Amino acid sequence: NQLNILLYCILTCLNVFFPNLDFSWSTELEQNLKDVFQLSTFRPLQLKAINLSMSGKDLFLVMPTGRGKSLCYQLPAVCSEGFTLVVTPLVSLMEDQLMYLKSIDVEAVSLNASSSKEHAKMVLAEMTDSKAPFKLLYVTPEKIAKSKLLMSRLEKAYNAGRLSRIAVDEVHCCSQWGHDFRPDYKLLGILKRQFPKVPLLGLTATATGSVLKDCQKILCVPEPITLTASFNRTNLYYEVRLKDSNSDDSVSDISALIKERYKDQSGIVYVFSQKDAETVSADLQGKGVNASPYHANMNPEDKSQVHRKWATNKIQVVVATVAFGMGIDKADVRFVIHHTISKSIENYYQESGRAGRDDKPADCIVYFGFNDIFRISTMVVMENVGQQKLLTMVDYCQNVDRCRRSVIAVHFDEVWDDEGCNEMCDVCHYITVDITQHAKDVVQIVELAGSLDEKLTPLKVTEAWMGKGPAKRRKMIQTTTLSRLEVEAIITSLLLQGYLSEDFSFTPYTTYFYLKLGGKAPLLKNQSHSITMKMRRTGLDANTVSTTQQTVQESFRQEAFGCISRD
Ligand SMILES: Nc1ncnc2c1ncn2[C@H]1C[C@H](O)[C@@H](COP(=O)(O)OP(=O)(O)OP(=O)(O)O)O1
Repeated sequence: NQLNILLYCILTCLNVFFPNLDFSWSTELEQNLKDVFQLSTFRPLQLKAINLSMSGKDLFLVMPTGRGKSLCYQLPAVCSEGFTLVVTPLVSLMEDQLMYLKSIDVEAVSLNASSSKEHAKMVLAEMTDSKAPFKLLYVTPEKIAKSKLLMSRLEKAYNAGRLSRIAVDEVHCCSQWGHDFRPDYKLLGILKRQFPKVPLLGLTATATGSVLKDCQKILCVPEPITLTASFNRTNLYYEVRLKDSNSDDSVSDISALIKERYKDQSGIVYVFSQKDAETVSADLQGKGVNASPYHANMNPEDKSQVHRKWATNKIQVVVATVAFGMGIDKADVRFVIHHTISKSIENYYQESGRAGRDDKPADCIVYFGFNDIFRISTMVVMENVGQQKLLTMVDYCQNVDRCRRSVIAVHFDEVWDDEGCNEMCDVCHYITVDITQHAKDVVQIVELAGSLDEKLTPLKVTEAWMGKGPAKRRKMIQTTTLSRLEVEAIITSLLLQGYLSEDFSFTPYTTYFYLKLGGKAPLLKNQSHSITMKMRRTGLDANTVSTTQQTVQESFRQEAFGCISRD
């Protein structure tokens, strides 16, 4: 008997690592892939994940958005006895999946807060009925947490051998360290504790190693296998454009891009707030772009109408907050433009990743503005590690010395070298500038304010340095002739490098962001200490860098700095 088990394990391992070898279920899988799902081949890692799950292993599958995670539990569900329990965070996601499964004749049902009593009764009864036709049961985590009746039915189904698999979609929602923590996910450990023999499949597009470790603990999965597909979306071109807070012409820039570079092509413009969704959309419409707003505060019919019209190319561009997210599955999105930076790299990767799902080239452009940093900063002030994550996004935008892909890769514990980028990002050539004297000037302004018992917002520091403060104060500091954009870039760099740091202050109505001296500020007293910063490249071709940027960058290069070296 032990020999049999050993042989079984060896064969399983062989088959897992050589997914072409035949399992007892392989023929049926292939058949259903073609006949039911109408797909001809598996995408990378799909077959491996399915074989592991079919052999009863617990598995975390980390795969970029749109690469086909759902097939990894839908196909096994069709090829197994009983049903698969799928935990999904949003009812809209659930409905999309049910619609899709219905269209390919796979029986699936759902239970959520809006299910009618009759429907719930029927589903609960069918769970233990061996003749029940459904292969997938979709539930929200709230249902698991709150419905004792559901748990008792699941237990009966488990004892009758009808609960074949558990899939936890968006599994990163379990962890507070993930970007989308949902309290009810914390209670899902009950599933593995009550049904230890049922294989669990956790799916996510965004979890880092530490988030997955946390999910493993929360879900009580003893030793899951983790499969991670590469996150390098080689068809996506990454670019950062500067937003001038003095005269923000980003909307004109965006409308020019849409009308010229992306003429008749589908895309998304992400904005910071519901108000921005309305105003940016109206501005774009005013400039002749076929755009519509989308945000959480719209009524459900309007939202689904915008979504439907966009999906069928009746609207070219959706100007949306992040509420336009989960469940967006349009293959031919050619551009995702961020009018304002995302609150973390993980969020940015996910949002921009809605471009190019059909594997054809698509652009991901973010507009980076100095003031936006502080708008978002006060928004995420209550979040664990919110500031830290925001600064990684700022670093991505401010960064000009590493390929954008390599900056993203770090966040997914991957290494993508410049070759993996294949010049599909705007950072290729750069210049290094010495900002030591500038840093001393800025630090002196902040120091002076401190000695006068004053606090300075980033705006006040900017203006003081540019000589716009009170006349008396101007005499006490070294002002600059640099442009506002240059001044903002240097202050941001000093914040990122630790010469300045953030100092929050709360009032009953709002949260203020002030600048104070950072841990590295004292180093500037040392004569031999120098600081450099890299500067974004000047336009290699007129198509990739806007006119405003070229002018600013030229002046930045020629006038601002005595010491310029080219790498
Ligand atoms: N093997 C395949 N061959 C061709 N298309 C496939 C294959 N597998 C899946 N797809 C298609 C089906 C969908 O239209 C699209 C995205 O699949 P889906 O399962 O929704 O992605 P996902 O779950 O990884 O994305 P998200 O993270 O956005 O939910 O890919």
